[in-house]
Parts: sequence; structure tokens; C-alpha cells
Amino acid sequence: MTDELARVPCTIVTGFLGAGKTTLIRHVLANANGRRLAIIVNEFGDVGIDGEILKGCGDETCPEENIVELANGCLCCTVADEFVPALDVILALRPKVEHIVIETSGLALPKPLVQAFHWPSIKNRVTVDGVVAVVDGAALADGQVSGDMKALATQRAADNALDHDDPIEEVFQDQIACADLVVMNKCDLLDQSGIDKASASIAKALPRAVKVVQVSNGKVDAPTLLGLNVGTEADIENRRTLHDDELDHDHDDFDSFVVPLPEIDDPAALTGLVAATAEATGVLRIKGFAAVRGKPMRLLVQAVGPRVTSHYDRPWAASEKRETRLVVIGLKGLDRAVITRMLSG
Ligand SMILES: Nc1nc2c(ncn2[C@@H]2O[C@H](COP(=O)(O)OP(=O)(O)OP(=O)(O)O)[C@@H](O)[C@H]2O)c(=O)[nH]1
Repeated sequence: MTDELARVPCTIVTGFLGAGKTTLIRHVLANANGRRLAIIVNEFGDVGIDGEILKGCGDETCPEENIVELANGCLCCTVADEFVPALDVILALRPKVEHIVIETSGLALPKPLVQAFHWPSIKNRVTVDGVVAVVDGAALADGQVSGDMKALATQRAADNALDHDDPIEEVFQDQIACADLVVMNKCDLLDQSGIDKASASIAKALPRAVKVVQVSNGKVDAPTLLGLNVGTEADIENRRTLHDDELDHDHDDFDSFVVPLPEIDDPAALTGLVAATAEATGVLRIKGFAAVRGKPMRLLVQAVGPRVTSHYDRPWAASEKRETRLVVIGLKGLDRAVITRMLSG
């Protein structure tokens, strides 16, 4: 087969909200050894933060035009309308892309996406190199999938609509069930007993023998990650998931909204408010950019449960409005007014 006709391998990166998918892909970009990559990045909230972070890498093996953002949706539900057209764009790029990395939203179920690789319009052009599930090792060691489960439990108890099975656990289980490789991330936050605990939780959730690697900051060897060579679409029907019998999966267990704020004076005060809000309300994920008065750089603020990080990522462009916008994601029933008030200080 000539190179022009060979199917382009696609690595699907799945993993719950905030597990470290974008961090892992940044590491891959920085260590691609000249391999020409393209990225499709999908987010649950309607502001594309991850695409912005990845574009900020400035890596020459993946120029900005090779990064396609599909914000405000969920790849697993928008395969025909969004995923296939995005692939078309990428496959038309010249020089030809050698490997595609797909970052799904933290709430996406990977199975419908893998199944789409059988579709006539794409099956001769792409194949699934492998499904990589990124897991937040620190959260698992705390007996959580993500975030602050104590506050979540309170929120769920107060919301009678949430009387079915745990949707967080279900998404997590389905992501693991489809994995060809599990990346246990955030090991820098764990001692040996934490690593043992998280490893045991992963082993319990894994239905098959699958390799698990333990890393910090997504530092997986790029050639290994991008060369699993599984062809997962041929095996996906054998991977049972909890949502197999659902015809229409619409993420109505989860909710997201944007909190706009004016320029801020004190980054530490903002991260404090974010941490306090996450802790008090059981929000799963907060992320966004803040404009700090007098600073030419924009501040990237992220929370996974109550754990908050922030750093200046790049200068505001002249064409950009200097404003603070935080995306909040949690279970349905989030109290938008309370959360907005708390974040406003
Ligand atoms: N301590 C620590 N923090 C990490 C590690 N990996 C990622 N983080 C932090 O965790 C947060 C979430 O990381 P992301 O890479 O954005 O996670 P994600 O899975 O892409 O998040 P979503 O797309 O929102 O689901 C950020 O604040 C990261 O800096 C790690 O290994 N150790």
C-alpha cells in the first residue's frame, strides 16, 4: 500500500473531567520527534479552553491549523455532524498528517466514537490506533473518580431527580471498559499506599488484562502512546459498557455554564474563591482564563474538585477582549446563582 493510501492511525484519549488528558497531549506534542500530528479536541462546556491550551504549545509538528476544536457538544453524540467533517478537514491537510489524536470531553463515552470508524465515509481512511484512558490517580486513591465527592454527595442527596445510579461512576467505568492502555496520572500527589489504592481501583474496574502505566503530568513515552496499533474498531463490540442498550445518550446528568467576571486585581484571591466554591458546591470542574488588571498575560485557572492550579499562559492578543470567563461543570442541579455569587466574591 502506498503511503498516500494507508489508513491514518487515530489515538482516542478518554478520561474523566480533569484527569489530565490535555496535559498528556501537550506532552505528546512536545515529544513527537517530527511526526506530523493533528488533534481533534472536544469539550463539554461551550468555551474551548483545551484547544486554546494546545494551540499555545506552538509546536512545529502540530501547527495551529492542525488543531480542530469541537466545543459545546460531545463527540460521542455528534459523530455525523461534527466528527466526520473534522476528520475530512484534517485528512485534506498537506503535508499529510501521520497521526491524529482525539481528545474527547471528560464526559464522553468512547464506544460510539470507536464504532463510527466502521462508517463507510471514513473506514478506508482512518483506523483506531488505540483508546487511551487517563485516570486521576490522586482522586482514585481518595476513593473518588473526580473532585470532591463529599460535597457532591450532599448535592445529590438534596436533589431528588438524581435517584438513579451514579452517573460519574458510570462514565468512568465505560471509559475504562474501552481502554487499550490506562494511564494512571497525578502520581506526584501519591505515596506508595495511594498508588496501591488507585491501582487496585483501576484493576477492579478493568474487565480485561490491559497495561496500566503510572505517570505524573501525562509524561508517557510518545512513541509508545502513538503506536499501540490495535485497530480497536475491530474489537469494540466485545467491550461491554453500561450504556450499550441506550439508543440516545444525551448527558442530561451533567450541566455546564459560564461565569463572566470583570478584570480581577488579585489572582490569589480568585483561586481562593474557586477552591472555596468547588468545595462548598460539589462542582466537578472549573476552568477558564482571567484578565488581571495591569498584566499583559492572561491567567489560566483550573480546578478539579477543590484542587486549583493557575499560571499565566500567554499575552492577551490585541483583538481579544480582556475579560474573565470561567466554565463550570457539575452534575445537573448545580445552583447557578449561588456558584456565580461565590465566584464573584
Ligand atoms: N499534580 C498534578 N496535577 C496535574 C497532573 N496532570 C494534570 N494536572 C492538573 O490537573 C488539571 C486538569 O488537567 P487537564 O490536563 O486539563 O485535564 P483534562 O482531562 O484535559 O480536563 P477536561 O478536559 O476538563 O476533562 C490541571 O490543573 C493540570 O495542571 C499531574 O500529573 N499532577
